[in-house]
Amino acid sequence: MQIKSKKKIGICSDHGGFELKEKIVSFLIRNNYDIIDFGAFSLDNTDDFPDFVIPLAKAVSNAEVFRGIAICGSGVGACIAANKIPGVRAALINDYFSAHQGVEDDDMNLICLGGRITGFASAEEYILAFLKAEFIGAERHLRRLKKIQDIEK
Ligand SMILES: O=P(O)(O)OC[C@H]1O[C@@H](O)[C@H](O)[C@@H]1O
Repeated sequence: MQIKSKKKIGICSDHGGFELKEKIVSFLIRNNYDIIDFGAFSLDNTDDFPDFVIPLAKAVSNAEVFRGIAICGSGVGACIAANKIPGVRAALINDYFSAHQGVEDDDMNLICLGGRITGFASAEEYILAFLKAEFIGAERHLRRLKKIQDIEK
């Protein structure tokens, strides 16, 4: 496994999340994050979120990036696709508490946002909470995580 800087973050969107992604990329760069953008790179209303989410999820899984952010229209499709990749623990985030608690208790490593649901100010809050949170790793957390990892083998 590669050594990963906690500042190295992957991001992607389809057309439903494109506008929000562009704002978030600028926001993260301003906050000294090192961003790998997995597309989309232009607004194309016929593109398909798995084409961007799967490469991002693989980069999270193989530690090319520390954590990932995937944005589609609702965040639902992105979440379904991302969780197909072993080692990815993705969740659709629509509140501040889950943005950090999902990492603290469940070691979430990829968040999904809805570009048609979540405004930029809320997205900023959720993303910073997600990126700054750390897995607590208590015995019960590790026990639950192992039960998930066991079915990925
Ligand atoms: O713009 P259309 O194609 O109608 O809807 C795409 C959105 O529908 C869901 O699958 C995803 O959230 C995606 O962003």
